[in-house]
Amino acid sequence: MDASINSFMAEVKKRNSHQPEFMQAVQEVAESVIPYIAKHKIYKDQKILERMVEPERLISFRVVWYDDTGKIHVNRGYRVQMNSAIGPYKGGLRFHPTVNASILKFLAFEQVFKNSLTTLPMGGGKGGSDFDPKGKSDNEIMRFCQSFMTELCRHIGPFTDIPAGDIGVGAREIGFMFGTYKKIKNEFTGVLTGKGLSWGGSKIRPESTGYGTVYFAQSMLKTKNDEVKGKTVVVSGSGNVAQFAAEKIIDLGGKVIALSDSGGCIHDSDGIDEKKLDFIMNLKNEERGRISEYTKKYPSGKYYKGKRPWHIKCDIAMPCATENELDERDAKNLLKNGCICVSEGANMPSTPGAMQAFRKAKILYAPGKASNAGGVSASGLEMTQNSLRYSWIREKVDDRLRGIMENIHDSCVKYGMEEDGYCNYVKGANIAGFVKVADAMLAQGVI
Ligand SMILES: NC(=O)C1=CN([C@@H]2O[C@H](COP(=O)(O)OP(=O)(O)OC[C@H]3O[C@@H](n4cnc5c(N)ncnc54)[C@H](OP(=O)(O)O)[C@@H]3O)[C@@H](O)[C@H]2O)C=CC1
Ligand SMILES: O=C(O)CCC(=O)C(=O)O
Repeated sequence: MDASINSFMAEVKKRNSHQPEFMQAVQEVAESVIPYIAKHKIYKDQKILERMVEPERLISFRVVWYDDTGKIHVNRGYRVQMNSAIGPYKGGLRFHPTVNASILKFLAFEQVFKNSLTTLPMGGGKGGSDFDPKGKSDNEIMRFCQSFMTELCRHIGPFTDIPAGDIGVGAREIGFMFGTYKKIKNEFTGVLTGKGLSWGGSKIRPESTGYGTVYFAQSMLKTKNDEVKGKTVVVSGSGNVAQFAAEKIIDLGGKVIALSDSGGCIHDSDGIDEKKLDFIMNLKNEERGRISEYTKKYPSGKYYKGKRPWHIKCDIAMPCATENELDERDAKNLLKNGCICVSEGANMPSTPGAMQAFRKAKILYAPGKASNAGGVSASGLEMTQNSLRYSWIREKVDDRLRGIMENIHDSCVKYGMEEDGYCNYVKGANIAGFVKVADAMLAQGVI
């Protein structure tokens, strides 16, 4: 590896060696961006990348709440305000027991590049808590969200930092947090995105990450004169992103044959059609049940306890659950089974070994920061509508989303096309995302 990448990473490691996910995200960007910086000396002289890996601010706070039996619980809340060069901090909140500073710094760092790729004026941030929403009552969730926002509200605002959802944070949690913010600040502003449609939300925001990931796959396939129609697709996860990725695939004539959750995966070789997907959406969003329950309702489905779905033969793979959920062995399995396209709905779902295997095989492979940018793009459109005090129709938001995803695809091609005609979407996304933020940082001086 390039000596300048090694020496850069050695410096990053001195401060962050105990944060493996953050180091992994930085390493991937450094490998793409440092060779580019070598040809554009101003970025090197002004230490732009060195500045970008240090959060502008990292807030950590205590969150105390009562459960339904009256017992007191203490959790830790965070907001990582990574980079505000091109706009206010923007990025989701994650409630999951694995949340820590490393996970949130990696997510916030990715968000900076992703938000830049959207072409909308949004900086990058991420936050959340090690709170586990699983098995909690609605009242417990509400009390937790109220306590979390009681502190977070001091650090955010519609012109400062605008959080949204992520793992464990959906419409219900956004509602409880918005209510608390409004009460404390006595103002009705677009301080969160992913709001309900009757109180400032945007049409298509719930669908946008999943739909966008499929739109990105469509753009990649188009470069090979190919399409989603008729393709067999394996999707991991069964939450917000996975559900709407599956919905769009079905809509475009693809066949979704697998979904998963943290307990295991289901394989239905007959295909998960609209009706079966409705069952899954109700199971996950209303009943808050487990994906294993699918097989009781649909015996055509097989459940693989504790397994990820990457052993299942498919044309297209869409990892839509979590980071590092697809390793080198999984990637080799997918390749061996003829997979031609991987479009990531999750953030950093493929390990470095898996990414390398995809690139080596020269299949169509899109990193999450490009292919899942539809979610934050629709959030940006929600902010625009809030500023206008107006609400666009579904078709208009969907058209904009589609246009943004096509643009992101083209930016990746611009910076990622290699001499042999292979498009390295990872390199393309990293450089395209970097340039816009770097130029804004140069213009704003050494601060
Ligand atoms: N929501 C959004 O708009 C955006 C989300 N993303 C990314 O997409 C991914 C999914 O987010 P989202 O759908 O919103 O979250 P949800 O909470 O709605 O769903 C998450 C899904 O992933 C599964 N999952 C979570 N952790 C693990 C794990 N350790 N191993 C296996 N499965 C796991 C969950 O299973 P279980 O229910 O068992 O926990 C669930 O099926 C994340 O990487 C997120 O950062 C990216 C861009 C925007
Ligand atoms: O909509 C947003 O602001 C953030 C979405 C998000 O968290 C992500 O893109 O990973």
